[in-house]
Amino acid sequence: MHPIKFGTDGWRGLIAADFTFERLKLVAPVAALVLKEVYGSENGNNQVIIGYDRRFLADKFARSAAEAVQAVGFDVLLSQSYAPTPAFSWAAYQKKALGALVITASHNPGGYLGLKVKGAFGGSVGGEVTQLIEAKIGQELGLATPGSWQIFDPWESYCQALRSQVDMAQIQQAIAQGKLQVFADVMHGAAATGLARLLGTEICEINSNPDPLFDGAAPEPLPRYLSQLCRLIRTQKLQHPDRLRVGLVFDGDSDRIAAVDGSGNFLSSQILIPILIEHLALRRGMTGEVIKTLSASDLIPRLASLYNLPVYETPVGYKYIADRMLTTKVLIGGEESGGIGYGHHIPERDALLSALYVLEAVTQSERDLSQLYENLQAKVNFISAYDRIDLPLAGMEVRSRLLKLLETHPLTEIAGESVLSYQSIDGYKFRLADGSWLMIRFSGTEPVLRLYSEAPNLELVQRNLTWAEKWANS
Ligand SMILES: O=P(O)(O)OC[C@H]1O[C@H](O)[C@H](O)[C@@H](O)[C@@H]1O
Repeated sequence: MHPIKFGTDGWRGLIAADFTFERLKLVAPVAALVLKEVYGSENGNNQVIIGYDRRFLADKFARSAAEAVQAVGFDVLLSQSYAPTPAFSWAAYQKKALGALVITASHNPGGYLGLKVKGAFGGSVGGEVTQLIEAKIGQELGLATPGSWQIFDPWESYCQALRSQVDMAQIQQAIAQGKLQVFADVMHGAAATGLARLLGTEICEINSNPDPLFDGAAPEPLPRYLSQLCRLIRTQKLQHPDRLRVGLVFDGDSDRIAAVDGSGNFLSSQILIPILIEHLALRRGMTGEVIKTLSASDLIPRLASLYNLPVYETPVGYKYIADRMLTTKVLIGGEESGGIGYGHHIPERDALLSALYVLEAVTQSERDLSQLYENLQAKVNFISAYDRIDLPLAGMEVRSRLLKLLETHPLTEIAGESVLSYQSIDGYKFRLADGSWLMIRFSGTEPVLRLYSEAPNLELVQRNLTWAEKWANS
């Protein structure tokens, strides 16, 4: 059994081995007590939100966590159904609760479950808070009078909040008039029914049924899992070539997003973030800082500069973006792995809100997503091709060996190109003479080495990645 440790976002474990009812009953009340210690507020609110996704036994785990939290004196607000993680972050913020405990393993494979801890401000708590939780696990909790118990609907207020940010009527009209076809792959996860609830109309949603095994894959918005959606959109293109089509993809707990264009091509958040920046700045006239993680596209600062928006760069991890949102006026913050959030909402990634903005951008511009992307690349005179590979690690010693190598023998040449400069705030990001970059970084959530590259064309991206793969295996 692995020790209870919080990673990049929450504590995750294999169901029945690491993530058990007994262990959750130990962790949940401690998390609630720490939330009170950190956010226990002036208003004396003693409420803790308990939510869950659609994983195996997630509802039962949530009930069990709720009972343990109530027993140590908290007023429990237990969700009546699964919902996106950001809906629970929203509930914590909107109800002025101490925070939310969400039973979810996000995009991990079906064998996993986990616990994400959200603070009163409506986002993931920082490392200092999860360290406090870890340190207190197993300590005597003392006696308390059990708090109250209420069941709540997490969808209603969340959907209302999202609708208020977007021109819903325009999107609804485009759908009703048959100009826009909306497709969603919810990957059997917590976004299921989300777009229909928001739009008040049926859309073409696939993989809506709960499947704790996720078709033997993982609910992660990566091209290898999305061939069904891409095929479906291609077929529809043949039948209705004149319509606008958008495919939206949500991870297991609906905090990450990706998309598919009207011709069935996958679009990662490296493409969506620039499209969203342009939409918010140009069509909505909004301002504020643009936050990107180190691995996010170079197109982002170029576009930000076109619209006079300041840019701030962080290590990988949405927590860094959320931290910044708490102190600065932020327009948008986005990560390469699909997490995108907005300063005018809560400091949390929210895939459904991003989906609505994507639909709004397509409806208002009457352009396909890929056309929007091509236009904005032309505007800033920068062509971006991007890819990432994840190499499984044979063991932790490989990690130490490669890290040592990078430290002691800084790379001066990559795939025959000289290295102009490098950043090492999170892994190593090398800028090469031909304008491309390669980033070598160990994941903080899984035992893999991530290799990222962006260049003016895919051949150069592949050249950099192949070189890095060989280097890592040498
Ligand atoms: O690359 P990793 O360290 O595995 O992190 C990948 C992702 O993990 C979690 O989902 C975090 O919340 C994200 O912010 C992060 O981007």
